[in-house]
Amino acid sequence: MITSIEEAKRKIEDASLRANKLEKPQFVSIVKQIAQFDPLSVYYNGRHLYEGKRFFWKDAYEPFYLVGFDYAHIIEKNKGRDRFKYVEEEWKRFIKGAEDNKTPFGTGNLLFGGFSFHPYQKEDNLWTSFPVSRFFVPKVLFTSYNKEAFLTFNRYIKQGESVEDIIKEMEHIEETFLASDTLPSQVHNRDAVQHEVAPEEWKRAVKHATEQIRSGEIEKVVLARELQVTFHEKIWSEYALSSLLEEQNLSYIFAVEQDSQCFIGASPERLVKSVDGEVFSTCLAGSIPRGHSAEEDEKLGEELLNDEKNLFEHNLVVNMIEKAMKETCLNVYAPEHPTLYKVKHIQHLYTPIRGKAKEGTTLIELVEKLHPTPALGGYPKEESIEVLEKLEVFERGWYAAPIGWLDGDGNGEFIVGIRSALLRGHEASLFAGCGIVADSDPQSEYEETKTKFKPMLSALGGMNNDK
Ligand SMILES: C=C(O[C@@H]1C=C(C(=O)O)C=C[C@H]1O)C(=O)O
Repeated sequence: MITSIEEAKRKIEDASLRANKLEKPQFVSIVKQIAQFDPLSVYYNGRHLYEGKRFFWKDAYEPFYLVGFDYAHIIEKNKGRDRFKYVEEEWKRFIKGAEDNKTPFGTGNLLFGGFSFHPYQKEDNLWTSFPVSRFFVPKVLFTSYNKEAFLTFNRYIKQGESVEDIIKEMEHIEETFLASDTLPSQVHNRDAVQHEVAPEEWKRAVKHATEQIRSGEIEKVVLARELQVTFHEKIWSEYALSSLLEEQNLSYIFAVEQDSQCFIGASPERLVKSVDGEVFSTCLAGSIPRGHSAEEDEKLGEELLNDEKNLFEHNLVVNMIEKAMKETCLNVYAPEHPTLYKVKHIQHLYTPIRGKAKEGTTLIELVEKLHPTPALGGYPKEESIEVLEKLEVFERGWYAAPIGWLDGDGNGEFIVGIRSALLRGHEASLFAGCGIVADSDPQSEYEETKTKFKPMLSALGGMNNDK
């Protein structure tokens, strides 16, 4: 970490000398502590310079925020089942070449990005800007963790580059991105037009799935659907983020811009986190709406905790995650019974699982092993995904897929991209799914997806008069 501008200059000068000597750009990461900032304002203030190249991340459990801009280094793959290994290897290679300096948690050369749900992407699809795996080291990164804040500049220093110009650029970014912490008032996007994509076909697919489950082919499959919403004005992700931060305080809030598209959401579901070898995963499956009163809410919660169908769905997830963790971790611990995880519109059965990574187990390996859990795909894995692919009529893209970050020491976290939407100009595609088991009823599953659309619909201002 640098403590003065002179130190930053020295670092860049050194890198510049090395670049000249080796005739190859040299990567530097400059981290400085800054005063506390409002993460959303920084995201907004960076719009004029970096629109289409921003990301936002807020942890669900801790006051930890990442706001990143532009790309200092990109690791991307357009197809293939080996995408996890590819990202892992490319990241290792990058880290080897980057200087080894300890920086505070969540700063420095950190990799952010995501995978798509399926290992391939149909060509002419919705997700034109989101390939099967895309990760990057942001050029500019603001980190806020507990009461401390940091600014990182990551970049390759080329031969003959002007150190003065680089310093000036850094000073300009720091000044303008932190200049103001007020967001202009929100444009009210009230008259949204909603279009449910093939709802009757989806209900038929649910019925079909229950028949396949009863015939013994699979035990569970998660079927999702799309809701398209068109607004009069362009949808600005900062306003949606602002509502999500206010309304979904127990969820991970994320936004990833890619050119003119933005994938955004408020996911309550951690896939896996690893810090100093301590591994944490979450089983979140089995759902019921929130009550209108405290009493009704509690009653619904009790009903969920004792509901056989939901407990069965939930336990398939617990068993799969526990098994995968036991193969990769020591001291795996899962509580015997789920508790409730309540977010604004819905409550879920929740079982956290933790363990200690075995020597050599990496975060990306854990992601590969866990994705998709039966909370997002089904059980057994391969067979249920085959069913899902036949029955779903939309392209999942990054929906329900791993999104997150990792650092050079192997620390980081991935969540699953649910309660999410893909924004493109005036239009948003929202996604929601639910676990189907033998006795699932198509109409009630349909109602459940409606509830799961609400976090994003409300954040976009498209709820109209729906409550
Ligand atoms: C698939 C989604 O949610 C998942 C399915 C759940 C269920 O079937 O009960 C609950 C939480 C999530 O694991 C979604 O929100 O789109």
